[in-house]
Amino acid sequence: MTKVMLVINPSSGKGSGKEIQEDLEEALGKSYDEVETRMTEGAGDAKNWAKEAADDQYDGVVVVGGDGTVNEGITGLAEAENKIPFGFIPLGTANDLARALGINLDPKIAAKELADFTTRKIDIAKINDAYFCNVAAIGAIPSAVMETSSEEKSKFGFFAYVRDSMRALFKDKEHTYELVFDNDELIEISTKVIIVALTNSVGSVENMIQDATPDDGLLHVMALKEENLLTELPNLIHELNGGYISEANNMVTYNVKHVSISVKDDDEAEVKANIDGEVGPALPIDIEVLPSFLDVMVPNHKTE
Ligand SMILES: Nc1ncnc2c1ncn2[C@@H]1O[C@H](COP(=O)(O)OP(=O)(O)OP(=O)(O)O)[C@@H](O)[C@H]1O
Repeated sequence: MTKVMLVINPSSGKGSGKEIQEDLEEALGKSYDEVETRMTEGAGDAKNWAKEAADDQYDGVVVVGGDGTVNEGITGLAEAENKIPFGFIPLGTANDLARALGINLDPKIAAKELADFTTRKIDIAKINDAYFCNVAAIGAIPSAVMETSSEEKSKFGFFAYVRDSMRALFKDKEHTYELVFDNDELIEISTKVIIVALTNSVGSVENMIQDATPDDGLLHVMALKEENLLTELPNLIHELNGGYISEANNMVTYNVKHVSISVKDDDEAEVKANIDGEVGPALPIDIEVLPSFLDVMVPNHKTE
């Protein structure tokens, strides 16, 4: 007798989770004898239930929601004693993990595709006492994105992020940060944004980081050097259109297993990391990759 827990956030993605409930229950019914569906009521439910599913030896947990809900599901599994397969249907704004894994961005199609799946190991990362599966971002731009309200995200989608990021880029002051890589190499950098990513796709830009794959066992650390942002902007836009952002002239990139980051120029500054699009821990932060930690359900057959 196998059973899977299906956790739906009814508030994510303009409430589209409920619309795919039946299709998803039917699809999961092909692999599991029992599908137990739960609707979240607020913050923490997805995390607690994913942990409960693992601890109570369910045979899988599938989460339906935006990046925040997916992060909660993964966090619950990371905190559990047992390991069980994790599936998700993306209803968010950026959906970077889905992009990196080739999970369909149309929730209806993604739900149907889960009728026949295999599991694939992916890396996640631990940041202080929290976890992320896609990206930790530090600086004025991520702060602006954190402040983008849910209503605006629903209304304007990705453009709300772009608008707020642009505002931050030109308005806010940068900090000098100290980064220590793999407890060995140390750099200082003055910047408005540092990104620590696990996959190629960040902020729904799929060509953000060259060669980053979900199971390469590496953290991809990127920072924007800002000697002259206005003259460098065309270069960045060029990379957005064709190449990889990580290869742009004004980007420094490092591939490491561990990084600690602190604010160097202002002891009083409260700089918070944004993890998978939600507010995360304040600096100083310590990030380590947990290689191949999670078994993720990916469809065997993809609809074009
Ligand atoms: N029943 C509910 N009603 C309202 N809010 C809920 C409910 N269940 C969970 N939540 C909240 O939803 C938040 C997570 O939303 P999530 O990020 O998944 O969706 P989103 O905002 O649509 O997506 P994204 O952040 O990717 O744009 C959590 O902070 C949690 O507090």
